[in-house]
Order: sequence, then structure tokens, then C-alpha cells
Amino acid sequence: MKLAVTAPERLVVRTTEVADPGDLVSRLPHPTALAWVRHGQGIVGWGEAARLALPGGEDRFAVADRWLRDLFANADINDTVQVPGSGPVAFGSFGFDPKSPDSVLIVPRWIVGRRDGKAWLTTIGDEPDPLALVRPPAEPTQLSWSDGTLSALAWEQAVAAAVGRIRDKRLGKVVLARDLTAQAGEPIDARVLLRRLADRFPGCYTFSCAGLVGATPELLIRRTGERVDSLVLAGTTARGIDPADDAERGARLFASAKDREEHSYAAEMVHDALAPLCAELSVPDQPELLTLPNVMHLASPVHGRLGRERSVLDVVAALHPTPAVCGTPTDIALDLIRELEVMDRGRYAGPVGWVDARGDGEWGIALRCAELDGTRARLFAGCGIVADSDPAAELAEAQTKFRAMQYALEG
Ligand SMILES: C=C(O[C@@H]1C=C(C(=O)O)C=C[C@H]1O)C(=O)O
Repeated sequence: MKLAVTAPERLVVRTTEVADPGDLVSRLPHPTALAWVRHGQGIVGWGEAARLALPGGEDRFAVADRWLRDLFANADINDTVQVPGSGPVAFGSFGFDPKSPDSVLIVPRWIVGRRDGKAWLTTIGDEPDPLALVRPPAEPTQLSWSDGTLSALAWEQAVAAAVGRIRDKRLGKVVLARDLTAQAGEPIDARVLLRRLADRFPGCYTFSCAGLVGATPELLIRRTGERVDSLVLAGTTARGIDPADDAERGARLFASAKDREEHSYAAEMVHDALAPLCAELSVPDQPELLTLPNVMHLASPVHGRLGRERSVLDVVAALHPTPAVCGTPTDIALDLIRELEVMDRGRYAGPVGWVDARGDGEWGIALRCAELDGTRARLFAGCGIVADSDPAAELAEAQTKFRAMQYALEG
């Protein structure tokens, strides 16, 4: 595997407690923002002390984990805060498909964090913070939208083809996604999107890493010492127009055999992937409802205790890709995704998050997100397909999921 690495020096890392920094997103000085924020807590970073670009591969998580362990083991670290996320941290996002060449880890030079009433600043190296580079965020202007790889009609046909394969018993579930393109007049500033997403979806993980920006409700894995937590999502309905409609939709989702089937594939696989790694593990017998501003999901909160020391990236490797974003069986679903979506998902639906020198970290599944490239944004949304799926309903569900990022871009 050919790696592209920038880590010019031995990292000299200093973390000190600071007065409450206020809103974390507002601390980001320029558009190349790194962020992981939920309910005002989390970490934001800027500058680059080290970067690892991976060309893909089944072993991309293990390679990243090893590189980072070496980098942090050789670092000179003085961390007086000692909480998950203090000290040196790598933000990362991985390609969904092992064939995708897009995975990246970035260790920022400056990090501001907040957790449980404590706030801290981490600096790497003694370069002065380039205050001269502070750029006020500018909203996207002159937005125009176009279909991505497949038109709405072609995507519905792909869903119908998937339903056919499922009814032929070739697989149980597949998640199919599509993309949409937004073109702006000026380069898109990630911070504006982060601001809008964090305000509108405070319960989601608002993230930004090397141009991938979004607010995901799905926690792939959080590792805090020996404790691990995950939130499995699958099964979706749009929010209602009033509380009565909302309650009715929620009840219908909860009772829907199709959505319960979609959900159980994902919850069972997460259980099976974590069980060998955990001394204790709890997965609820039935899901609960998670209500977001635009959609409701069936959700299974999973908790466990690791049987032996493992970094969060090690656990990510065991979990990705779950049937929440791929399908069952995994390899057949992955092949069908390649065949029917006819696009590279890039880092959409891959793990996104952060890991620190203790191996603690939080990784979500990169959903409700866009890949920014200068003046363009590529948005993604997908839906779990099972034997009873209806292509038109799935298209409507994907449109609803796109709305989070459309709002982030349009305001
Ligand atoms: C694939 C996406 O979401 C996933 C698919 C869901 C579903 O099919 O019901 C629900 C939550 C996510 O696990 C997406 O948002 O793009």
C-alpha cells in the first residue's frame, strides 16, 4: 500500500485547560475546518501537524491505526487535562468502499475542545497561530442544483432492480444511495455549513474533515477507556406536519414489518461484530424511535465493555460497513452497490470521527453530508432496500435525507 505522509517533525504537544471558549464552531479561523461537535461539546481543529492519505484497501483502518500509534508514541506530550480528546488527536474519514482511494487522517496544529464542563487548548509545535489568516465565513451564493450520477428515474429503476435480486433470495438487504450536485458562485466555506447544521441538528454529530461536511445521527462507535457505545439506525419516516401526524407516523414506523426487518439486519450485525471484542455487551430486543428535526429513525443504542485493550480504530475496522449503509450479506450487498449505484461513494457512508493518543475516540457514519470541492458540493443520501421496498417511497425518503445538507447550503 502506498501511503502519502506528511509528518515533518517529532510532534511537541501541549494541552492546557482554558476558560470556556464559547461556541466551538465560531473558533475556527478559516475554511479548512476540522470539527466534531454535538450539543456544543466536542473538538475543533485547524492547521496540519501531520497527514496520512491512504489509497484504500481492506486494511486501511489497521494501517492508519499503526501509523498513528507510532506518531503519537514518538511525540513529546504534555497534557494536563487528560480527558478523551485532550492531547494530540487525529481527525479522520475513510472511504466507504475498500476500493475507494480517499481515506485520510489529519493531526491539526491547534485544537479547542470542551467536555463535561472542561475546556482545553492543544497546540502542536511552536508556530504562532496564523491570526493573519483569519477569514470571516461567507455564505454560499448563486447556488444551482443538478442531478449527480443517476437521475431520479434511473435511481428508482436501480431500486426496483435491487428489490428483484432480494426477492430472488440473492441477499436480504442492500442500501442504495444517490448523489446531487450544487454549484456555487464562490468557494464554499465549510464553517457556514457547520454553523447551520450544529444549530439545526444539535443532537447529531456535526463534522468536517478534509472537505467532507455533514451532521450524522448515527454513532458507529465511541470508545472511552474500556467502554464502547454505538447507536444503530435503520428504518426511516419523514416528520409529520403537526404533533398528531408525527405521532401517527412514529407509530406506523415502529409497527412496520419492512422497517423492522431493515433495522434488525443492522442491529444483529453490530451485535455479532462487537460480541467477540467485548466482555459485556447489551443490544436492546427492540428498537426505539429517534426523532430528528426532519426525520424519525428506528434506533438501537448498544453498550459494551471491551475484553482487552483496543483502539477505537480497531473497533471501527470490525464494524464497517454495517448493514445500515451496506447490506446483508455484506460482500454481496457491496457488489450490488457497485453495480447499481454506478458511482464511487467516496467517503460518504464511511467512518468519520477522531482518535486520540489513548486510543479513545468517536466515529460516526458519514451520512447527511456533502463532499466540498471549491465551488462545488456533492451531496449523498441513501435508503435501505428490502423485499417490500417501493422505489417511489425510497426516492422520497432519499429526498428527505438530502434536505439536511440542502438547508446547510441554502440557509
Ligand atoms: C443511508 C443513509 O441513512 C441510513 C439508512 C437508513 C434507512 O434506510 O432507513 C436510516 C439511517 C441510516 O442508517 C443516509 O442518510 O444516506
